[in-house]
Amino acid sequence: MISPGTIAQRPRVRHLTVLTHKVDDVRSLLPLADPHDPLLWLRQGYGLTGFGEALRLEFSGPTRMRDAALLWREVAAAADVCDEVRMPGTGLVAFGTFAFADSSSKSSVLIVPRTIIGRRDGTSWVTQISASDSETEPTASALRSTPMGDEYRIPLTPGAESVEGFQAHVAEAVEHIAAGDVDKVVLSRDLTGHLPAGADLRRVLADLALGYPNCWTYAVDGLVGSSPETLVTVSNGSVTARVLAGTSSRGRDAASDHQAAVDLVSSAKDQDEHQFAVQSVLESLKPHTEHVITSEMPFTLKLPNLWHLATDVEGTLTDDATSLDLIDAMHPTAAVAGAPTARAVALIDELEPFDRGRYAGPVGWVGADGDGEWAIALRSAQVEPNGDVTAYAGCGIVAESVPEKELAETRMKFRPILDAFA
Ligand SMILES: C=C(O[C@H]1C=CC=C(C(=O)O)[C@@H]1O)C(=O)O
Repeated sequence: MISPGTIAQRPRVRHLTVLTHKVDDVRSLLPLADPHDPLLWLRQGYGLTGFGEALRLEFSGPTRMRDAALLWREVAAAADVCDEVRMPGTGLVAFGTFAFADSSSKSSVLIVPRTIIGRRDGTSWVTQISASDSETEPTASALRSTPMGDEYRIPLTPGAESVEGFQAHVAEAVEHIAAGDVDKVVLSRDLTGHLPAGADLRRVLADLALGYPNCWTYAVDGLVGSSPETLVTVSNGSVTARVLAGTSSRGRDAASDHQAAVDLVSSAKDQDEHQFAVQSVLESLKPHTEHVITSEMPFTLKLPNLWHLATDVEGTLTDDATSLDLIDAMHPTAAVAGAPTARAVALIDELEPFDRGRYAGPVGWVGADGDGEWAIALRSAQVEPNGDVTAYAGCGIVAESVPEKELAETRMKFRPILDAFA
């Protein structure tokens, strides 16, 4: 059992040797991923896949992200990196996934794979990473895809939270908001299922990547999903984020679809819900950035399953914060917790009958210089080594929220995962 507030496993910082070299266009990263324990970060055909573990660092408790940021600096400083490509995602990289709650029993991890294959802007590369006591895999075998395993479909059914329980908790949350305890709280529910032994997780990832090409398709330590929400990217001193909050269904035809988007932009309820999320991101970035600009008005982001209200944020770093420092500063935003943060988190703890695990926590990657790309782990499912699957979806609850509508919204948000698994 990992005790809260500690770095669960603090190895002496291993000296990693890292070699990145260019290869011919790999075209598709997904078939190269590990079928059973994939490491993947993919959007519009570009991204990273990794296999093996040169280093695994686990964290827990309230300081899990700060601890990760500190330890990663040490790991990066001790690494010997030879990188002939020098692009975002080349050289030393760790994939990461962090638990939502300070009290979560689920560990947060940074995994440095033994081999990473990357593709960005038409360039492909292989990175091989070895600790002093391990062998590297030959490049040719890393670039060989294995055939896709058998097809499977599994039912996902309500887990610890029933649909009635969810609606009752939404009604309770609205009462708390009316009483002035909190302005907004994000409540979620869970679905559970079980995968057959030996299931090839690339099938799920392929469905997610094909169905939601503009989202981040990710797989880290059994957490798989397709997130539309960029928590933060850091690249050469530039910081970006995409804040999402406020949702509506897609219309059945072009006219009703357009109307759904217009109604979403003009909905005071959704605009309120959205502004809490934007403000929380701006507040947490303030100490680390300058020249921060946002889209003037929230815009409508069209996904295959729904519309979201979206705001893009861009700024310039003013200190030496890494992407891990920034996720520590930003998590949890009001898009996944609520506002004010501490009271919303306490209410989630009181009303949700489960540990969120890594759902709604940061998922992404960090490089040796601290640059990285992190999404919020939405539209996700955690696959355990024994095949148990738990998926989550939630909604921002504000004063005007209606339980039946919020339930319908969770159904829309479960769609990517349901289509991929069930
Ligand atoms: C909490 C989730 O979505 C968040 C992100 C976008 C829109 C949201 C909303 O409209 O409630 C949520 O804030 C989820 O997908 O589980």
